[in-house]
Amino acid sequence: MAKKRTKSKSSTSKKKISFALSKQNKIILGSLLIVLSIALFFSFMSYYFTWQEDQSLLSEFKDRNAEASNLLNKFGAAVSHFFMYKGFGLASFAFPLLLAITGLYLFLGLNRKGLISKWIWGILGIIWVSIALGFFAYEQPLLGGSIGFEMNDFLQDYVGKIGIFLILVFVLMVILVRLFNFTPEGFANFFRTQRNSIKSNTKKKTPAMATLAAGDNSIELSMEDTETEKIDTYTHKKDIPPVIKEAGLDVNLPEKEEEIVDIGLKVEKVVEEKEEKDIKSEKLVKDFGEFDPKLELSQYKFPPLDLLDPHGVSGGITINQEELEENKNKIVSTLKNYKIGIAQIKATIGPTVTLYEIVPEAGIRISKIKNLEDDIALSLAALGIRIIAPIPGKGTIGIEVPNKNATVVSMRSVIASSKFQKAEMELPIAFGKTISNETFVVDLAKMPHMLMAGATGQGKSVGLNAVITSLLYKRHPAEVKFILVDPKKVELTLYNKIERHFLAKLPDSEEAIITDTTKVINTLNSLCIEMDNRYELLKTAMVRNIKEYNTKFKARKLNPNDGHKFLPYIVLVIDEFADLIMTAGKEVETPIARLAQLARAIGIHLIIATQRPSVNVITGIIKANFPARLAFRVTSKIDSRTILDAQGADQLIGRGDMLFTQGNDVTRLQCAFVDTPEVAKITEYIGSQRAYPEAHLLPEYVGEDSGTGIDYDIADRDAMFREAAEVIVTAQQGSASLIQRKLKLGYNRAGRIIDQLEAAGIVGPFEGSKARQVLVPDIYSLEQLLENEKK
Ligand SMILES: Nc1ncnc2c1ncn2[C@@H]1O[C@H](COP(=O)(O)OP(=O)(O)OP(=O)(O)O)[C@@H](O)[C@H]1O
Repeated sequence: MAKKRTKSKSSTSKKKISFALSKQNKIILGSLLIVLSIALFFSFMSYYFTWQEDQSLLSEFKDRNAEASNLLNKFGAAVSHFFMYKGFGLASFAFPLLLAITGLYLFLGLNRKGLISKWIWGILGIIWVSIALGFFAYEQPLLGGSIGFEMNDFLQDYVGKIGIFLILVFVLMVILVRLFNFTPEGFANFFRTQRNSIKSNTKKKTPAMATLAAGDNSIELSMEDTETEKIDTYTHKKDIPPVIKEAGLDVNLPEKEEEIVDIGLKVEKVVEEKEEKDIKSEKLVKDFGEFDPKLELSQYKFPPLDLLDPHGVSGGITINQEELEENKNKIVSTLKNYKIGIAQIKATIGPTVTLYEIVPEAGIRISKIKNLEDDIALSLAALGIRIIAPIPGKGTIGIEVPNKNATVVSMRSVIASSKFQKAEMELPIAFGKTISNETFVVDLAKMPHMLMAGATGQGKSVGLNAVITSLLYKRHPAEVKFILVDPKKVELTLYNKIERHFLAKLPDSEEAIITDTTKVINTLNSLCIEMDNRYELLKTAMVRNIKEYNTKFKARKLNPNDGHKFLPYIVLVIDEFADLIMTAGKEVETPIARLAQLARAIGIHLIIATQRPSVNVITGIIKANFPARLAFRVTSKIDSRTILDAQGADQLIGRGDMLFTQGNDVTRLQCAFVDTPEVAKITEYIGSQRAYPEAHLLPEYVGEDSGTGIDYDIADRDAMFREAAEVIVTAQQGSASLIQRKLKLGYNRAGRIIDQLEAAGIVGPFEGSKARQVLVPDIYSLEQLLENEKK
């Protein structure tokens, strides 16, 4: 049957093809139209200069001796007369344009989808222009042509001059709105951005270098400015991994070749099949264009920059010369007190901290300076001093001193930076700025997972918002989906508005933002299923990662009937991970570790944030799989070591001051600041646009906790079963946490006992966040029930 069906399908498609033009014919017809359009254009142009001379000739068209002045002679004169005089006047120039476009489409074999609408809009435009010219240039009938003139006359008889004017304005509005997506806000925004760009161009840049004299020793202190390309400073060197541009090679070739070797004799057949497939997909691409995942929401507009607040920062950072001089003198004199001479000192000013780079005199031991950290901090009377001795890759020692007046790094400034705008990354994240005031952009897809820690109030939530905002500004809803876990229930709720654009959820859940531990476990397990499914798809597509897979899918080389589909990136964000580990332990840890180990190739990325970076929260297995770590200020050196494997996070100054590492280097950054109202505006903007019918659905996962139908053998019951049953019946409250508390059991064991109680008919089924119903009214009934069971 199936075969028959495919046969008949292919025969109909063949029939269809026979009606279509062959490639050669398309090229011929395309060239003809292009030549014709050029001929028309020149005829029309020259008509305006020669129409008077040629007018008498029109009746003598057949006379071979008569010669017209039009550049295309009699043909030009006649055709132009028809179009320009009898037709639409000046608007007729649109005809050669439309013909040329059609010719190009045919010539280049482009997808002809948009062509009809171009013609419809073109003809509407022609009619509008000719009537408008007939109306405004009544005295010059040649401009509007006979049709414009007559139609204008006709309309005037019925609706008068004002009526025509209003009709023209209305049709113009229709054209602007439908064709150019004109909106009053867009119009206002356009002018606002124009004004801003003019303003920013006129702003002067701060001087790049300054040299300070320092008393007798005349120590040179040079200051790097915002604009200088400071590449070699220890961690601020341009250490963002370069984007490896994929060469335009067919990535599948090596695999295909391997396959050919494996199957020996079938080589030729496979090659033939492959060619056939390639030809098919090429044909599909030619007919329908590449698959466009954004098509469903093709009208989607990315949030504009105006939604972000500049936070009062007009441009670069302000340099306080006095402060610099003072700090430098203090550093020099403190070191002098300990008999450490300095050969050179240099300062690099960042938004919140200034880095003083010292070159000590020959023969000074570096560890000596390192040990003076507290003394220098004391002499500068400042928090957050960090000494980097030596700066990796440089022969200097760095002392980071916080600025008295920190500059806020607005999200707006980092999003607007050309580094972010031009970033050719899969999932670009603009974290903020480095010490040398350079925008810091990294690719989440390359990280591939990130751990974030910081004591309360140090900027973690702002950091998470900065990550999500970066992606919202750069990616279409078809390309990335978020799974948000927010046990605190307040931090991420704003993103509810973009549920149907950007969020993913379990099929049966109402809320897309997960606040409940059980749901987190189910979601993580469902993500593991998604991961396995995706690996299966990658395997059948014979590609190594999601990027190759999607490229192949877009090139129509993968058949959706075989289960292939465009795969969006999935970013799982967990705020307050400590809370989850405390309540669910291994049940959360195991799937997270699995995802972290395996999910990089298939586009699932995890971002985990925690207030308490202690070893029982960030366990070895989790740490090993999260190479990218981000630390805001933490309370102790131990916490800093746990998160970064280095100290320093305890010496940060808070308010978005952070250390980022992706392996060896630790970079000090100032996190971009995005406030809640800004996030609200962005989500509102996205949320008000047309969305998918529902959130992206994850595969279904039936959690163990749903419990129904689990038949526990009496002999397999937990040793604490009876006690637990008594606790539940006495309290008349069927919750696992009650058993946990009263009997001092772990979450998992309590959960298992609840399942056993359900199987025994003592409590009712799982009811989400509510406690289960207790089906036994008192202890006496319970004893009877258990006795009966034994019989
Ligand atoms: N990058 C930043 N620039 C300037 N100020 C910041 C920055 N990040 C945070 N702040 C300030 O610190 C405050 C607290 O930040 P945030 O809410 O992100 O802390 P948190 O670590 O998430 O705290 P909690 O864990 O209690 O939720 C913010 O309201 C803001 O005033």
